[in-house]
Amino acid sequence: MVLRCVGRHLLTTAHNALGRPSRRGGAVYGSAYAVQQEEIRQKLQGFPGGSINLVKLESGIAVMTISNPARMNAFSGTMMLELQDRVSELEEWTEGKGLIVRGDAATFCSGSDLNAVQAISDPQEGMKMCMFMQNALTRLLRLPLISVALVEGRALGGGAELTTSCDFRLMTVGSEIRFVHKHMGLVPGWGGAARLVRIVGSQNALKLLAGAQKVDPAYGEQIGLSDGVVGPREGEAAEAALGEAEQWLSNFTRGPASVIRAVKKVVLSGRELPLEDALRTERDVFGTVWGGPANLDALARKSKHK
Ligand SMILES: CC[C@H](C(=O)O)C(=O)SCCNC(=O)CCNC(=O)[C@H](O)C(C)(C)COP(=O)(O)OP(=O)(O)OC[C@H]1O[C@@H](n2cnc3c(N)ncnc32)[C@H](O)[C@@H]1OP(=O)(O)O
Repeated sequence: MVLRCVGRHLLTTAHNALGRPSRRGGAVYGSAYAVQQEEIRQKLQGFPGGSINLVKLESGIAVMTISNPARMNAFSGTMMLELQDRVSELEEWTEGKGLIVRGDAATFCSGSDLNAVQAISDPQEGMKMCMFMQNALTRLLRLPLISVALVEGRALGGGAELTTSCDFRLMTVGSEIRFVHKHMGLVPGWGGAARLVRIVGSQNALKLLAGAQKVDPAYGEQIGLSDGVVGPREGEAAEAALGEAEQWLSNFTRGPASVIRAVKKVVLSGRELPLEDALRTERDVFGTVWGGPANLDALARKSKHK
């Protein structure tokens, strides 16, 4: 058992990337939020449709598919609940190294289901839904997996926000990411604005949010929102994009899960924690790999890095 102080948190158990208890440890709101969460869970149950599907591959990469094709993969209430369940499942997947988040039927996600949104127009309820999705997407980003959003077709509103809860974004030719919130009389509420600023900087984030600008693959790469373009190219099946995304991601997930997960943890703590806390977390994560099987094996092989 580890016993140490990280920031204001005294830890006595296994930890996630931020040095917090690993089970549900990536959540952004604390226990006082539990009652509200139960209320919103019940409300969300009333808006069914679609599903969030998860497939874990032998390679250590999982594919999570947002599926509600009749509504361009918009998030129904039950899909929000399923998202949380799938994230919980991934938190328990100790052999995992990578994650691809994609949409069904060659499009990414058109945000919240507008039918549900209309029925939850009371500001208090809207805030509870927003907290629910902030929690789910923050836990998604904090998974000890290297994650990539594969954007085919459109990522609109909440769908654009979802792309920012992955470490990377890959876009197919003709796809677009668009924070349409302003045109809906809104601002992002799923944590998308906070994450966007960290990805593209405040100047670009302001342009994307205040202008509700379309981001195509070229513009996406220019501002650092997209990390590359993938198929399908002329004559290729739609599934080619997923194959390419897997190939791209495997460049970063090759090797033992313990090391890949450790890499994600140190980068995440560097991104999110004050320097002193990040340094402590880095030290602790370093302690989990130093003298470990992969380290001893590399030393025995006298690895060279030409
Ligand atoms: C802003 C943030 C907010 C939040 O919760 O935080 C949201 O995310 S609100 C949702 C933001 N998204 C939208 O406003 C998307 C609105 N829809 C569109 O702009 C278009 O439907 C588009 C561009 C996605 C697709 O256009 P296209 O011409 O290719 O197809 P259709 O319009 O015929 O769409 C097919 C079918 O899908 C239904 N649809 C699409 N998006 C949604 C959605 N977000 N909620 C519910 N339903 C959606 C659309 O109504 C069509 O259904 P049909 O029964 O055929 O009318």
